[in-house]
Amino acid sequence: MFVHNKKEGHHLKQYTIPALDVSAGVEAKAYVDTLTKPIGSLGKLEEIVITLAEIQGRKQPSINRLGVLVFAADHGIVEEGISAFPQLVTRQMVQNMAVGGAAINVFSRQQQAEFSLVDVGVMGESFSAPVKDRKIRQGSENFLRTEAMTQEEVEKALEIGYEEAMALFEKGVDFLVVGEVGIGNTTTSSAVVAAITGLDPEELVGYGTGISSKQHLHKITVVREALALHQPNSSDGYDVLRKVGGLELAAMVGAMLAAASKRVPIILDGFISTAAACVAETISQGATGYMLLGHQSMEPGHQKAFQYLGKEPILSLSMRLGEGTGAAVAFSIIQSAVLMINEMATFESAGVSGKN
Ligand SMILES: Cc1cc2ncn([C@H]3O[C@H](COP(=O)(O)O)[C@@H](O)[C@H]3O)c2cc1C
Ligand SMILES: O=C(O)c1cccnc1
Repeated sequence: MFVHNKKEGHHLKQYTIPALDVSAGVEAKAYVDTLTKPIGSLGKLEEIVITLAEIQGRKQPSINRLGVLVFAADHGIVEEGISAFPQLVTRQMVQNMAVGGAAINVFSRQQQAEFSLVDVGVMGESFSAPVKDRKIRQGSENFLRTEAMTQEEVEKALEIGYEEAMALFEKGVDFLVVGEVGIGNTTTSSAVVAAITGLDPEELVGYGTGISSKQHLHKITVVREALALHQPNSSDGYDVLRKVGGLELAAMVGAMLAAASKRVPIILDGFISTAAACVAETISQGATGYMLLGHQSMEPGHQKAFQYLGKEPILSLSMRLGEGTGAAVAFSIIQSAVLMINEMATFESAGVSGKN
């Protein structure tokens, strides 16, 4: 569906999110209470399965296949010295992921996931297969000087994210992790989350890949000055992405909106992923209802961002990598929850006596 966007004078794609199926959640809860265990004794596993029932619209949620969709892009803001690693590492990590050597490859294999790696904006030449070449441009602009990208580029990135997620759904994927790689993207995510939540960058900016405390102070200043320069509109995700976003972040938003529109559960990962979720919610309200939070990252802004979204992490393993790794690891727990509701006996079927 397309609607007229008065400000830009053209048609902006509308991503329609269905309402959660609250009654399926109620049915799931009632059924979980008939299983052979004291009521509530499987704790968060019970909460997870009820949320999945609401998302999928059925009492007994199921999982066919996990998809892990990773977007890669570079960030002009690296010119400001905000990362511990050189920009070239984005490219090198894409090559590493293409041959299966990154952490996300390991966990994707463990989960028998369908893995897809998409270049939407890495510096340099296009990659060959299995990397999908959907390069929009080579890196975003340095947003301390100028807007990160154009409105057209933001829309294109969202559409690519949407299409790449849909391509996975056509292959039987019905559960999604949206990951990323892009040196500098914790700075970009800090700016995006600060723009949307209104929180002070000081509360959000962390050490990313491992910068010094001096660099950390500088990183806070960079984010603060960028926000003062652009004054993004907190309720307009397109405006935020255009001014202080990143190409992979925008593609992640598109993939998340595709999943939510198809009632496919999304497992959020760390700071970058949760920043994308914040943007998705401003574009299509209700999108975050389709998201579970895999883990709590060590990046301080992550906690602020997921609290803003009203989410609670499944795991807390002191991870701070990104790529989708925390989400992929959390998938095991989600599988346990789904097996529980599908395979446990009820008090009645097993002939077990209920509570006195
Ligand atoms: C070898 C390596 C592998 C990674 N995999 C994910 N990231 C993560 O770290 C980067 C963001 O941190 P910052 O904002 O400090 O640059 C992104 O590439 C993110 O995916 C990595 C970083 C490195 C160095
Ligand atoms: O939380 C994350 O996703 C994260 C943290 C540090 C570096 N890259 C990603």
